[in-house]
Amino acid sequence: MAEFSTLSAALRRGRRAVAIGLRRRDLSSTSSKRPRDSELRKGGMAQLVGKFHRPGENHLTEGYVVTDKTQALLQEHLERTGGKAVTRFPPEPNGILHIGHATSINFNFNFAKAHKGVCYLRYDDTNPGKADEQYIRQILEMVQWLGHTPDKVTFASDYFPQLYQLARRLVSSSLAFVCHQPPHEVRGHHAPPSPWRDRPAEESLHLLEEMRKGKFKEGEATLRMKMVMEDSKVDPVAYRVRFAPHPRTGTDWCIYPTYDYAHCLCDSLEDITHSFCTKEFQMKRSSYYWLCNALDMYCPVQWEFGRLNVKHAPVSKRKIQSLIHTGTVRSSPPLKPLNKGHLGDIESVLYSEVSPHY
Ligand SMILES: NC(=O)CC[C@H](N)C(=O)O
Repeated sequence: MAEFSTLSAALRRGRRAVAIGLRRRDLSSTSSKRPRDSELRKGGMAQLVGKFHRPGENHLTEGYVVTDKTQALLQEHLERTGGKAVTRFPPEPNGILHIGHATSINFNFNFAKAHKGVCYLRYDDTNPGKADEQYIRQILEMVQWLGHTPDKVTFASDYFPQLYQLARRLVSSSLAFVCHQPPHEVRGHHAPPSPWRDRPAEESLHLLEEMRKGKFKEGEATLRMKMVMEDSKVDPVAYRVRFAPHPRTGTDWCIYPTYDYAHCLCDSLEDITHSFCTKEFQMKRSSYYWLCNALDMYCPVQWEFGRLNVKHAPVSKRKIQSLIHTGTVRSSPPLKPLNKGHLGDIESVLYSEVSPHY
């Protein structure tokens, strides 16, 4: 039991740990100031109520990008939501959840609850080879075990047809193009500029359709957005060719949207008010805002919080997965360490008879 005390304590402190790690963006100066660390350290959701923008007041948040369409889009968004806070927990169903996810789950659901809003569970299933039914089921169980009931369960794949139509719109406005640079050439931050960047929109539109019909092999064509990301990555990929069957859409598609393309648009389509994510997504914020604005769509506010780390327990899907593959731990419940050490996955906590409630 002692070995889980760190985990259970971390779980009990979940909300507070998230609160301490919260950082409001500091890109530009508009009205809102970020909460002081001393305020955050007092912890608890109650203290945080009122520290974030109110639904519909996205433009008052530091760093939010305002266009001439923003006011009208925010107005329509408020009419659709009735002014409620709308959050989502958006895991990729490619592994078991760890204790870090518990903070994100608690934060998203508790924030919505404290504001009399709603919170969705949205599976970010844009990687066909990796998404798995087993994880889809386990993730819902973990969310329920933590005491939450999603107001809706959705999948990024629910939006594949809409996302494709939006990609066509982006191409028609010359804001995206079909590129044939091989993946190894585009990787990293110093990729040579694409020679296909300025090809006519009609040509890209036709080639995108060819991509969708399966006329290109994997790696032969991508759809790229004409923008520079915060970390200076140029023209991030929006769609790539993958011939792997998808657990929900089967073989309907052979092109799949990337995180950079799909995440903000799914948030927008679901009228998310506060898009909470961990710090490593901060560099994605510029493409998030750029894309919603490029398509004249409602743009949620992205807020980042610090990742929860626990000493002496792996808190990473990838590391936990490799412990399972190397036989260090069993993959079926109870997922307990066979050797010394402990796992940061939520099931380990579940089967150690720790209560999620405090
Ligand atoms: N913005 C986000 O929080 C993205 C989460 C991402 N789908 C993940 O599983 O890590």
